[in-house]
Amino acid sequence: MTKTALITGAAQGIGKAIAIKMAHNGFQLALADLPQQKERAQGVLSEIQKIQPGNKPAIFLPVDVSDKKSVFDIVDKAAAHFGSFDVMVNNAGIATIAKVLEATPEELDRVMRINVGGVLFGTQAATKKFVELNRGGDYTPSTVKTAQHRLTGKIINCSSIAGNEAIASLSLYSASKFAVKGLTQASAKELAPLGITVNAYAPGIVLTPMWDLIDQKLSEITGLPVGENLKRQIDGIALKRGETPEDVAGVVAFLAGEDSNYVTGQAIAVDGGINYN
Ligand SMILES: NC(=O)c1ccc[n+]([C@@H]2O[C@H](COP(=O)([O-])OP(=O)(O)OC[C@H]3O[C@@H](n4cnc5c(N)ncnc54)[C@H](O)[C@@H]3O)[C@@H](O)[C@H]2O)c1
Repeated sequence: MTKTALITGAAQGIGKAIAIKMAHNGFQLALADLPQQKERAQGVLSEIQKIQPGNKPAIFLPVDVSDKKSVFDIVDKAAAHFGSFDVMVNNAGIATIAKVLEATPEELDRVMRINVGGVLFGTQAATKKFVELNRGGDYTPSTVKTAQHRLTGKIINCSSIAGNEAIASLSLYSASKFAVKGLTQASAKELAPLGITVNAYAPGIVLTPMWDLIDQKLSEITGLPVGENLKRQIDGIALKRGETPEDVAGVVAFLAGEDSNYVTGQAIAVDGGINYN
């Protein structure tokens, strides 16, 4: 049976690249993003249609991942549309530039609610669906032994290099990405008895609109010309180039596929070898 995956933040950047890669790998795809991203998402849907003309067409589902109910709704809709649900990619996230001493309660709430809340709600909604569809709603402890031999779903969360070592002026963002790793580890332990694996990917300096924004805001703080902060970050990468969304997508596809069935609770860095000095 064709597997179904839902990817949040899939209208552009890393989420889009993950969608295209997973389309090549044969997944039925639900792309979720903010309602105002509908037009961009339509473009991704058209690309997917060309890659897999034989599959049931991919769909766009508007969502705000910081809203628990809306995340449960899109998981329900994706599963109802495709008749299966197997992989949840909690990719959506935002960057905030805030020095520790200047960070506001509003910025704290916003970044935590989207970057951490989005992962939490996505994990809760996907688990509910995996159990309903793939385990027959059976939570009883007596089945735990067999569950460990039968995977029922995969959850893949987006952390960051900033979740491995915090970046100055990205205090709240870094904290949120450390939190994603914590949630990933706890979820992996709690959900293993249900046959669910939970992993994270930790991208480096990916050349998406997010870094355009970070670079611009950092230059306001550091006084360096626009582009210079990004250049300095790239100079610290062993492979000496900025990361592409496609560089990230391959690792996510591995975590979504069968070759990673015995991997859980991990945050896999895909950063070209960042030098933290
Ligand atoms: N770009 C990088 O260098 C980098 C590095 C490490 C980690 N990441 C992480 O990768 C993920 C994707 O980032 P990107 O670089 O593709 O950024 P991006 O800004 O290009 O794309 C993010 C997508 O998420 C969507 N989104 C934002 N808030 C949302 C919400 N509340 N509900 C639903 N969708 C929402 C946006 O509309 C957008 O389509 C993020 O979690 C980000 O933190 C990015």
